Amino acid sequence: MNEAGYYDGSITNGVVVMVEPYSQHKQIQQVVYRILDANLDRAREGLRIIEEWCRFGLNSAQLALECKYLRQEVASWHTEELRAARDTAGDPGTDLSHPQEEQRSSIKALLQANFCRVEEALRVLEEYGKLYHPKMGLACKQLRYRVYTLETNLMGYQRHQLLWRSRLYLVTSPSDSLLPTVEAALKGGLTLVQYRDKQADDTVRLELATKLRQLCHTYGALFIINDRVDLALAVDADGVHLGQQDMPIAIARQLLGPQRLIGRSTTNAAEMQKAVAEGADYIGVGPVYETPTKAGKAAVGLEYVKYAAQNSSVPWFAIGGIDANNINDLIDAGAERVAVVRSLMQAEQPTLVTQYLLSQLNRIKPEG
Ligand SMILES: Cc1ncc(COP(=O)(O)OP(=O)(O)O)c(N)n1
Ligand SMILES: Cc1ncsc1CCOP(=O)(O)O
Ligand SMILES: [Mg+2]
Repeated sequence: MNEAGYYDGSITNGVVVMVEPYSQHKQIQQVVYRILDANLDRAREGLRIIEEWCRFGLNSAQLALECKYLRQEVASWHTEELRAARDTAGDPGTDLSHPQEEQRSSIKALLQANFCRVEEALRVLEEYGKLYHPKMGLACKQLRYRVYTLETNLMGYQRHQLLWRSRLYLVTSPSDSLLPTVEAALKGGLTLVQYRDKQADDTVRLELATKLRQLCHTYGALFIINDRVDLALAVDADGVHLGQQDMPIAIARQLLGPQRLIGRSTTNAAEMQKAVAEGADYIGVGPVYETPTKAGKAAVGLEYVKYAAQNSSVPWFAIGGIDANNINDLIDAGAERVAVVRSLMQAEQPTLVTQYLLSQLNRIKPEG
């Protein structure tokens, strides 16, 4: 304190604060402590919510452990003096909640909201922490970057897990009842949808793909775009499906990053091996039978299905002319996953057809 009664020292060693009356300094210090205390709690709570999903939802010890380490590091900054500054009764923010917090449309939305919460809290800690301890700002910045990495890894892991679990893949065709049909199939347990429309204008594609993505994510299903990497990015889809004449996988991967899914159509062993070597996350195997949906494209037959069953190291979907009548021939040839267009898009009861196809596919023992 100087002669005029002003404090010109620091809150703690090394951190100089503006010159201000001692009593005012104490008040500000209290406010800073309360901000730090509240945000340390927020960050830890958010991490705990994410950790529970990693542990029980994804069964990922690695992701759960990273959450735990992050929580412990956040906790190491939560000193007694910060806790002592807590004044829950006097905090006008305790009753404030946004309507969006009262409801979450999906696990994805819940996770995103909590990542957001943790990242915001860490940003606050980074700034106000500089007033508390010389190392706190930098430590919280580094924690924030680790949380970003965790978010990317978790979302990617989640997508891959769901892809491996998916046995039925709906590839859509243009329809006046596109959304109700897809929703009916989702109600039947479908977990993988591709938006495919070779004719529509981009404005229509953008609108429908956005709606489909929302719908799929509400049901916890993956949403893939056919052919178009730009559209996949624009609507925040889970990935893209590329044929032999579409964009090379390497370029798509550069644009989409490591966490989104890339599928590749294949008609023979050489195309399969190339697709896998190039980093495809899954492959299409077909057309198994000739189909009006892909008129003029030669059928590959069950031989290639048998080859895929023996040789594919990534999930693969038999496609082309598959329906409730021949699904068991596919299963007998070794198919564990199938993709269909007409069987669902033209079904009178897509929910029932989905349930039937899945019931047949689920009779197969999971691998490994
Ligand atoms: C799952 C799945 N497999 C194959 C295809 C066909 O892709 P492609 O050969 O590029 O033909 P188009 O679908 O673009 O006409 C697919 N879309 N999905
Ligand atoms: C897009 C595509 N690629 C290979 S076969 C096919 C269409 C399959 O459609 P359907 O299930 O109606 O036979
Ligand atoms: Mg294509």
